[in-house]
Amino acid sequence: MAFFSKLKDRLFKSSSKLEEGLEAIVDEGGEEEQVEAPVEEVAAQPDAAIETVPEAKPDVVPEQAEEPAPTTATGPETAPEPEVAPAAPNPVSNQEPVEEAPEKPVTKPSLIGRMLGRTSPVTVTRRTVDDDMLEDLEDLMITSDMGVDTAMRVTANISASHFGKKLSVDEIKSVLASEVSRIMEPVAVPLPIYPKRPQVVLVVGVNGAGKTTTIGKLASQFTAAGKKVVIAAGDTFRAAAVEQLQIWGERAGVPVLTAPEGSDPASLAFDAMTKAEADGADLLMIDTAGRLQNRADLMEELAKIVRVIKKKDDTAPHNTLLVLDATTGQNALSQVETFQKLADVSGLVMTKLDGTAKGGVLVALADKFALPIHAIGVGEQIDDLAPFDPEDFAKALIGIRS
Ligand SMILES: Nc1nc2c(ncn2[C@@H]2O[C@H](COP(=O)(O)OP(=O)(O)OP(=O)(O)O)[C@@H](O)[C@H]2O)c(=O)[nH]1
Repeated sequence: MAFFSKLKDRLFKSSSKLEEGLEAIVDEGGEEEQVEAPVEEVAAQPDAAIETVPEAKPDVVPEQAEEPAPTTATGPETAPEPEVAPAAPNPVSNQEPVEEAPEKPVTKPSLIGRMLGRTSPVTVTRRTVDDDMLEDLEDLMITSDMGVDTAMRVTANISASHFGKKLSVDEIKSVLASEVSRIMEPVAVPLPIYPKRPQVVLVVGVNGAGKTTTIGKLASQFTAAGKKVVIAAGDTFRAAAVEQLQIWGERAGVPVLTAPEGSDPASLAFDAMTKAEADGADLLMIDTAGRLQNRADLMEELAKIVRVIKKKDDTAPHNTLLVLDATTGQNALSQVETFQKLADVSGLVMTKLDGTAKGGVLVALADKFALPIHAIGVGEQIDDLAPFDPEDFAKALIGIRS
């Protein structure tokens, strides 16, 4: 299954919520129309002109994601220019094992049918884009966690381009998807890789957001891409967090530096820098605590880690990744605000987009903060992290099947 199908599969909660809402909106004030559709759409009817052919099996070659272009846009000002070529991580490989396609027969019109342009009338419900309809659409976007400002802006755009026109559910979906895609396009930026070694990636976020899992997934994918990685288990206050990181380190085949419970994370970060330098590591990923209950302490802790790292390399940390949990919905917005005050956040990773009806929050985040979204998590497995693709995301969110 290609990653896009997997994403669509897993974002089903968001898309089904939006789909149901759109169907209700169109049904409410829409009118049925008869349109001529190609005859294949009425395949259920036995027809001598329709032949049954087996569906094509997927390619035997596993799908490979296009390597995202590296960008300088997100690099810290003091950081060296990112490498131009193989740099970019494909921190996130899209290789998927090929699955057997079911032998499902599909129908297509015969040559004669096609030559004759054979069509059949089908009923489509369309609703006129008017103020009521736009209001319903705006409400639906708000309840889908896209945020009030974003919903208003998208509605205004749809009004400007489609007011007075009649649209079916599929047509609205396509308009919405291109609006969402347009908002997301500028923030779809892969994690930049710098020639500086070690590149220090500080990972921040509240407890349970998925920091450890994301570090493990990134470490594994960077290692697979030939990069040498070291991990520092900077949440020294939670033994369980350290253990979990060690498990991920083992899975990824990457050393994990730990320190005794309750010890100073900054001192661990310093030791980790020393080891990463000595090992000639390309990347050092530092996990941090996420206790927001005591914001002042956390702020001091993060500031101290940064101070100490800078003693070794004054351009570090080169990336400060904020990991957000999609299931928290609108709360993700306040987490960004908080962490921007605590640390110099350079980019986002959104986890747990699988199985949540709150995937729309990513649109609100992009619209409000314009922070780069480097990757998204759609599961707990090592390969369930993908580069952020705005078009695929928009289609998956809105429930466009192709
Ligand atoms: N479904 C799903 N679960 C995820 C994803 N990312 C992380 N998780 C799960 O979320 C839970 C918390 O993840 P952690 O990586 O431990 O989160 P953390 O931010 O390191 O949390 P602390 O260790 O408490 O600081 C774990 O059960 C993970 O398996 C994802 O993309 N999808």
